[in-house]
Amino acid sequence: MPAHFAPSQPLQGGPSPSQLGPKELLIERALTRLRSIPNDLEKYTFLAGLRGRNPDVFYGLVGGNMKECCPIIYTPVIGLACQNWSLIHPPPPESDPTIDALYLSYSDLPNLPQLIGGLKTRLPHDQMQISVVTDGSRVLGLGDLGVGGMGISQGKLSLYVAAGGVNPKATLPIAIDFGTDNETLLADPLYVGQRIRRLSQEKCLEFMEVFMRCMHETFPNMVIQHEDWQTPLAFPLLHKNRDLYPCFNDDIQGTGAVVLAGAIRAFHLNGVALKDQKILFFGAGSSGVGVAETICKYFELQGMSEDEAKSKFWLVDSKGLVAHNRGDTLPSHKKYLARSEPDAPKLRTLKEVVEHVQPTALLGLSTVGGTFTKEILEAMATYNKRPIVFALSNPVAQAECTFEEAVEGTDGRVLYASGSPFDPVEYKGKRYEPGQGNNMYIFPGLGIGAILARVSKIPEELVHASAQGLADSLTPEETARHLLYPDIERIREVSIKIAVTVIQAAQKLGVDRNEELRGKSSAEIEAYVRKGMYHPLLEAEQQAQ
Ligand SMILES: NC(=O)C1=CN([C@@H]2O[C@H](COP(=O)(O)OP(=O)(O)OC[C@H]3O[C@@H](n4cnc5c(N)ncnc54)[C@H](OP(=O)(O)O)[C@@H]3O)[C@@H](O)[C@H]2O)C=CC1
Ligand SMILES: CC(=O)C(=O)O
Ligand SMILES: [Mg+2]
Repeated sequence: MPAHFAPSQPLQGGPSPSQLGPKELLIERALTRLRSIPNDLEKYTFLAGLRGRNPDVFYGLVGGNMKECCPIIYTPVIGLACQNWSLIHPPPPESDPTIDALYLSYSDLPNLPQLIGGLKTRLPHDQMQISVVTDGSRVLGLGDLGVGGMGISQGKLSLYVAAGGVNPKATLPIAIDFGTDNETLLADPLYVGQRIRRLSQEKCLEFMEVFMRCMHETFPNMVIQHEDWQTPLAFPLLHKNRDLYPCFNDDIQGTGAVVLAGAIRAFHLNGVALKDQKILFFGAGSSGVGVAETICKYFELQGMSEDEAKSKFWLVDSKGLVAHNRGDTLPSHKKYLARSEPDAPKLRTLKEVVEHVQPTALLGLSTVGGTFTKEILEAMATYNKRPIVFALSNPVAQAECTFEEAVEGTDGRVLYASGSPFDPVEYKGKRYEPGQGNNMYIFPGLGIGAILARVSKIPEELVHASAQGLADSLTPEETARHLLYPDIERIREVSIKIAVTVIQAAQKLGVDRNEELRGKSSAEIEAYVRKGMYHPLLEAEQQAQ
């Protein structure tokens, strides 16, 4: 554990109060208080309040206790917070100069240049480094939560600070209110967003074009992360902006990278040659397609032809196996990996596709909990010595299967990861540990690397570099335990490793703008990253940023 973080033990049995500095003492008090709160949502509101009142204490607490705090400030409890947003976290008054949360709506379009330009003087830090922007149209696997999506923007930024060492004052969470199609919110007089139906795709993209331009003009070095946009907007936003600005889509690219890193480990552990892997995706939305295309590209980088790489993938959506001969018009994001054989079978259910393909890996990004049934898990165990099963939908109730179900259904042979955390499982006298395949392992490192390299854009190679950095970050001890991902308590160290890999990839591609870092060795870049990070237990004047 890095020395600057708080002890993760409660005060009882830990250092005595006289041994603790003033911040450490506040952290221990907050931790003790947190543990006394019986209800998850109340724990969330306590931590959110602490973040607002005393960021150093909040980040000291979270950074020293990731395993305990992440499930509260992030998935799964953040989902509950987003669902209850109007009650727990109304927007700050217009006059609030600190802007812990920026809400915009379509009616702001004519004034966006002044509104965003004016942020430079209103925000507490004139060098804003990162913003997470959502329209709340697909929050985790919970659907359209309107401006409740603000919880996700704030949650991701909290991890940028705790795991990636970004200065909290340099982060800006944004929720854009384009209306909502959530009937419960539309009927709720207490809903804090506009009770109107979602605007057309054209209007949203029109707004976003001006928004992205104004953000970049105001904060030219800022990295912008698009988060939890529904698939029909997520892909156009990525394609329109990725060559213009330092931005990325976390659900498409961050998830692509984290799952690729876990898959590289799993392909090694299942002992099947890459050319013999057969990967079945249950869910062909922004994240399913984002992950499938990232792994496909990796296969090409490993020497396969494009056609050979594509032949290793099968996608299933709500209509069944995605194939060009299916008879419906496929949306553009599904076309690249749709099965192209003229006689591709018309299979409707996941079970039929599993039996037909006999995959080595089954990955769920469907939003539908419990869909990897006992029968499907047993089938995976029949086809494979070490079946790969990733139940990646969030939060917990949306996971395609639990870790326990996966262990039991495969008689303990599964290589498993989930999007939200599960506890280890005891089965037939043996202890099994799950992996957490969540983009939280990627975006803090990718983001701080992109910020410190001052990239002009984030090409796909940087996303692949972040996956490689993550795959290489396991300790020999974690590797020996057959883990797919490193211990979450080490996430700062992992993010540093990813940041170095990303900076070097940016330099190789010539998209870096930080001349100070050019020609530096890996060790020198790593020292620069460490120095550039925010440390909650240092005093303000000791911080490099
Ligand atoms: N672990 C992680 O780090 C991440 C996890 N996720 C999770 O991935 C999930 C999906 O996100 P996203 O891709 O944006 O969502 P989308 O809604 O865009 O995609 C969902 C996909 O699942 C399909 N689907 C839905 N219901 C069924 C069903 N009953 N049977 C078969 N297929 C079905 C949809 O089919 P159709 O296309 O026909 O509508 C669609 O292809 C979410 O739960 C999210 O939390 C996302 C990002 C990161
Ligand atoms: C983790 C994440 O980004 C999602 O579930 O949408
Ligand atoms: Mg997301």
